Amino acid sequence: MSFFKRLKESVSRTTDSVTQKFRSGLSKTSASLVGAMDSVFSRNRIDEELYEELEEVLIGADVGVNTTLEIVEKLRTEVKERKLKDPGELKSLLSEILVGILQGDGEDEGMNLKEDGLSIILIVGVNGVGKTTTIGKLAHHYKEQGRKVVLAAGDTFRAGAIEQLEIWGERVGVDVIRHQAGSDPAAVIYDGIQAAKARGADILLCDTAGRLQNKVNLMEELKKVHRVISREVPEAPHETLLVLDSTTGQNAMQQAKIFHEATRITGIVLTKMDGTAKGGIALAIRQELRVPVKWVGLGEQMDDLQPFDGEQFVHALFVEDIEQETGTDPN
Ligand SMILES: Nc1nc2c(ncn2[C@@H]2O[C@H](COP(=O)(O)OP(=O)(O)OP(=O)(O)O)[C@@H](O)[C@H]2O)c(=O)[nH]1
Repeated sequence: MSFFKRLKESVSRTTDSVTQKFRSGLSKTSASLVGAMDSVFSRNRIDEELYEELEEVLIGADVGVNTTLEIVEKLRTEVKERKLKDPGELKSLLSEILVGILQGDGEDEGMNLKEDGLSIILIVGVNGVGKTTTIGKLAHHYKEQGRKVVLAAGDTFRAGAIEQLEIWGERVGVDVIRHQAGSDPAAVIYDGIQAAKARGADILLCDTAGRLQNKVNLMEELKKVHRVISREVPEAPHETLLVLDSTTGQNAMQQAKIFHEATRITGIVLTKMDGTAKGGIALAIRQELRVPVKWVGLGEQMDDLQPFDGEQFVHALFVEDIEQETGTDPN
């Protein structure tokens, strides 16, 4: 059975609305990537020029140079082993390789939250990447699941950030613990933990400031917040999610490296995937940082945050070809 067929069957086991969200959210990347790949895979034979053209397409989609070279190397090896001759067969093989990269070893993919008792999620990232919106969306997601959620406004550097979080709190219908602008973020987080415990919350989402201009301060602040959290709740934070704006491409990679040095990141949230044709950044992040992408932002609305799924992602990119090969109606 071809990989496309298996992928189609696997994706069809999830709900249509999720598949639809991935498809429409990733339509810009899909349109540009698939168009460019069609020219690669409609070449007459599998040769050096084909591989070079494919490298250009992948790098152009922000897959990153190292990850692109690894992908193309894997493709070469598989082509030899499977003795493929027809360039038309490469798309299914390529999608198989991409799913393999996105799934990694598969061990750390989901959110590591407790069944009972308070789970703490620390959210880090620079200003403007969609941090506050992501916290609002996550709060909505978990509230929909029937969990009690509290937010802690730990980005005390800007008054605007606190107010924005309060607006999201009202919109979603969850409590927000805040102090005045300029106060100690660790003190806000401490109060957030006490409030979450007193109110019997399941999940505390902690916002933090993200000023990269001063790396030493950033590290110190994050370390202090971390200390307070793990002192108050053993094994916490259960997740430290780094929010990255996918439209900023390799800049996002740089940010990821700096935050990774400052604190242990357990997952990535890639926002604004709907606004970019360069969604290949998800592959670069997974491969080069060895940190799983756990969520993707596919729009501005409350329910436009989806748990990341490598198969859904690749399916959304190649859906037209999958339908053609498996011979069924996309809907
Ligand atoms: N299209 C789209 N827009 C998004 C997404 N996530 C966030 N945004 C928008 O990005 C802008 C910035 O988001 P914020 O949540 O304010 O960013 P922030 O990182 O909290 O920034 P500060 O509050 O300034 O620190 C807002 O206009 C959001 O609506 C997404 O997944 N898709």
